[in-house]
Amino acid sequence: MNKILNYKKLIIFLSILTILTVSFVIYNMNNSKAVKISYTEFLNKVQNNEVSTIYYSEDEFIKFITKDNRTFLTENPRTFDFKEKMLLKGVSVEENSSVPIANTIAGIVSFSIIAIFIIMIAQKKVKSSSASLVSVHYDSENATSVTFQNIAGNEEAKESISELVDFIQNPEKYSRFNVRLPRGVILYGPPGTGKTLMAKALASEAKVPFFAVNGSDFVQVYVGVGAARIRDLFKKARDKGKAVIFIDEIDAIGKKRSGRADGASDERDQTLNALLSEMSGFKDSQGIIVIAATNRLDVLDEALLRPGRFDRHIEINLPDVKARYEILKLYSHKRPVAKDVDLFKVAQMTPYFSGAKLENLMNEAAILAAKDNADFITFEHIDKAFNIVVAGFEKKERSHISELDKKITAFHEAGHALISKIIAPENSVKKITIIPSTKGAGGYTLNIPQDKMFKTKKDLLNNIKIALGGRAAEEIIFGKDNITTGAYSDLQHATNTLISMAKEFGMIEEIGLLSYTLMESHNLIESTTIIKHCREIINNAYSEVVNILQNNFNLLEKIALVLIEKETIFEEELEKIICYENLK
Ligand SMILES: Nc1ncnc2c1ncn2[C@@H]1O[C@H](COP(=O)(O)OP(=O)(O)OP(=O)(O)O)[C@@H](O)[C@H]1O
Ligand SMILES: [Zn+2]
Repeated sequence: MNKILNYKKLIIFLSILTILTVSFVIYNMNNSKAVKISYTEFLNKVQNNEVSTIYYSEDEFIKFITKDNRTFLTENPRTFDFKEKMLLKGVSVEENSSVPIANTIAGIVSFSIIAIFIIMIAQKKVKSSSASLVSVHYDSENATSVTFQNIAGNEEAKESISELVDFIQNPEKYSRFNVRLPRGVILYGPPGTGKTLMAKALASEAKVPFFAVNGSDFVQVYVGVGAARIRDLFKKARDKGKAVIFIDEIDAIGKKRSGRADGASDERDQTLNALLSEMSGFKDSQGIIVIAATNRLDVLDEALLRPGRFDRHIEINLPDVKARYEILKLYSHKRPVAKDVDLFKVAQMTPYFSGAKLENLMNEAAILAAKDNADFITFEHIDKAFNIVVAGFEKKERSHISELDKKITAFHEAGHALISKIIAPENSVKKITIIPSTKGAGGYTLNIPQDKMFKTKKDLLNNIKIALGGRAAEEIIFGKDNITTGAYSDLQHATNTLISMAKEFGMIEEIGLLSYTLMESHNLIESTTIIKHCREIINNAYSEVVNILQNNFNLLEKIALVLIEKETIFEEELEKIICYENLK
């Protein structure tokens, strides 16, 4: 490498300098051996023919050597004919030798030496720091004891990740069928929900080394260092054969590119490119899986999400009450918890707690019990710990969501679900939850339409109505003045569907069969008509939805109440609730 070459050059240069310095010192020592004599004594010696050579210079003293090889110094008379006189006396005169040159050399040498030392020290520093810069520190664990059993809740995510165990262990099995194996998985979701835990569990169940790094480790002041670190990391992983590489906070390097050409984004681009090329570089049969974690999927550069890179995106969400119960059980397992502690009650007390917070809660409770010298952790300890943990939370934490917000979300989601069940019973409502998602929604209803190639006009209108169900429920329960911003994305979705119906699908009679998207490209559009008819349709749909919900008020309320209690309802339970009450 260049650096090594430079280092060699430096050593050669230094050796030359040392030689020069040594000669200079010897010379100076010679000089210092010279005996000073007066000018008259000097003239006597010249007179007596004892002087052989004079080293003439402009210095204060001139040096001369006698025939018996002794060196003397004497005052410089600085007369213009000095040289001529000496020559006439048969003394040889060497001009401008020694002293001034020696001085110059001394200057250069000492300056160079100081400079070289500074360079050397700097070089050493750069060398040692660049070695540590390029080599990334990672937590390498030979996949300790964490298994999928240590992770509660997030069943779908667990299932999806555990599939990868076989990919890692038996890649040949898949490559025989020419399967393109997943190389990268992005786990996204709120902090403390067990993303790191999932990656660790994958490594340990697949029995391969685990390399954990943080995205911010790659963001460096020096351009190119981040990229070099990425290559170093992958090299280390490849050296181990199979491996799981875990990159936490991938957004530090994988954020959408800003398009600005500043230094910082340059560096990030280089790092990102290095990561992408390393990922496309390894073979399917290699058995290396890269898992990245982020709190937000939407900020990541599309290049990262493309097939062959991080093409599996798995949401890891906050645990619902059942998962919280499981997590609490997990962290009570090795602790003496009093028999009468109802962990399910604790789970109900802790909506919007992440796994990490629940773990913290049990830990605090254990500390309190230990301080009390108690035999067991009691409910009182847990309750006290709860206050400690909650009081420590910042306002922006979701754990602080008020009962009112929870109620609004419950009715909103119940509205979506109920409309879906009533007007589109062929759809399946897989899950309703009021646990806020990372995408900013207060909760969501997972409504899966029938799988078919074409959608009818009725299907699309139904989708619009289902989207309006949330807002309609809010209005019915809390009044026109208390509707919330929670319907933001629902309205976007409904509007989008309507625009497509009008402009592309020719599904709105008054607007006709023209493709308005095409017309637009020819500057041939008159949008007021489209807006007028779209508004009419959405207003009518909304009235219809409000009507349906009012007619099924009991059912709406029932679903919302169950949601407030359980936070997440799955399909079967929803069916049960609907069966009990009669649809109108
Ligand atoms: N589902 C869970 N089951 C059991 N323990 C959990 C769970 N989720 C979180 N924990 C606990 O919380 C701790 C922190 O979780 P982890 O570091 O995996 O979260 P993360 O999602 O990676 O967080 P971050 O986004 O802050 O990196 C874990 O070590 C574990 O003790
Ligand atoms: Zn909604």
